[in-house]
Amino acid sequence: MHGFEDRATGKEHLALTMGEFNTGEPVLARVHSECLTGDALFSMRCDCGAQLQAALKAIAEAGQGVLLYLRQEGRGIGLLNKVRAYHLQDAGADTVEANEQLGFAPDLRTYDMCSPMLNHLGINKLRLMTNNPRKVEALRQQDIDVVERVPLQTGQNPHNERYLSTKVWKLGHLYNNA
Ligand SMILES: Nc1nc2c(ncn2[C@@H]2O[C@H](COP(=O)(O)OP(=O)(O)OP(=O)(O)O)[C@@H](O)[C@H]2O)c(=O)[nH]1
Ligand SMILES: [Zn+2]
Repeated sequence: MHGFEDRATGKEHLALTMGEFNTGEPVLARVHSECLTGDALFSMRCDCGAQLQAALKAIAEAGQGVLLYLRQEGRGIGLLNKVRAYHLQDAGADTVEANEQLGFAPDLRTYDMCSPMLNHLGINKLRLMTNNPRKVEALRQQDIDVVERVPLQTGQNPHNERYLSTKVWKLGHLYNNA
């Protein structure tokens, strides 16, 4: 486990690694945004906890890989604002509309911290587990070589149906059966 301090934001990010990394070989990777409710409290409103588990399992099975755990709770709006957004969603808004009603853009995340974190670990090529093409693009713009996007479709349940379809229709996520 490696800890990083993001001087721009004061946030503390984490990297969990397994195995050795050889220069030039792609590494199975998950760039995961913090979701306290999904990752730690088993919330069924989203798919984060299931994705985190599935990614760690895939890395364990491969015997090699990296998880970057980024402290960008609530797509960057923070935990308490996410709770406010949940109240608006309970009153009918979708995830994007709820953010907008609170005065935020739909997704405030940045991925600037990934390049220094990966450089420190000696990793320069990724097989990235994600359904989010904007995440792939953001990493590529920092000269991180994402050689493959590995879909990470898991954790669907009756409570997150609308959340998942909003990701597909409004945020551009790639999902086969939404
Ligand atoms: N603002 C807001 N953030 C949410 C909501 N539900 C989950 N999140 C946050 O969304 C982030 C995860 O983003 P997602 O859009 O689910 O997935 P992604 O990281 O873009 O894409 P994947 O790599 O495919 O998981 C985490 O930081 C969660 O805390 C919500 O209703 N509102
Ligand atoms: Zn979540």
